[in-house]
Amino acid sequence: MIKIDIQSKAYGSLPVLGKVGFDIEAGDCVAVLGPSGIGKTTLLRIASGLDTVFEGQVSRPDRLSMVFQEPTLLPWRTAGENLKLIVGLDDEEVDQALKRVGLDGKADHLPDQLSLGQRRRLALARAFAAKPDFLVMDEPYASLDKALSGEMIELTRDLLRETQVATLLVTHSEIEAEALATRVLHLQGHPALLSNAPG
Ligand SMILES: Nc1ncnc2c1ncn2[C@@H]1O[C@H](COP(=O)(O)OP(=O)(O)OP(=O)(O)O)[C@@H](O)[C@H]1O
Repeated sequence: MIKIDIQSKAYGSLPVLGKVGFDIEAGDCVAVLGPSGIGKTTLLRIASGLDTVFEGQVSRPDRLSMVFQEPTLLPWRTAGENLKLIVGLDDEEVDQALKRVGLDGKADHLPDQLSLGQRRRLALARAFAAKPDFLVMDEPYASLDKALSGEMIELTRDLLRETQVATLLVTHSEIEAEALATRVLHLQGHPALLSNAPG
């Protein structure tokens, strides 16, 4: 369904990725692990079409949702409007989507009136409400404490199981990768290549 076939990627004279290729099918969650600066975000930007300057080919469906480390919400719009305006849900669908992520009754709250954990739940609700065929997550729970990241991982795992959306997750966290991924890939070296062994 999603085919990533990168031959090489450089920023100017800095080679970042070598030959990196893998497929993601519906129901798969592929986690890419690797140290800081190895090229994880670069790979994710290429996979999602944000970066088209590379050697190789990527095929992906049009319906794509992204979840970033910082929840990207419209701060001047309520939780409900963040779902309505961006994804086009009606009132009833908004209520259901908020309930699914534990935000019942919060439709009229502005993002500022939500806790960080609640904002992340809203960002997650929005990503899934778009009914994507491809979900891309970049360090989605990096700055959260252990309890909150545990809760978010559990919620994400349930949503992935329910929707079976093909997912690419880029993370530093082995715990996140183990909990969510059906397959874990490691990037290593300069330029980076995939290896299936940790390190
Ligand atoms: N727009 C850019 N222009 C030039 N160099 C860049 C650009 N973006 C990233 N790089 C370089 O490419 C390399 C890989 O960066 P990338 O952000 O993909 O790493 P990462 O594995 O996601 O790191 P982190 O885990 O710290 O977010 C780094 O050396 C970085 O400095």
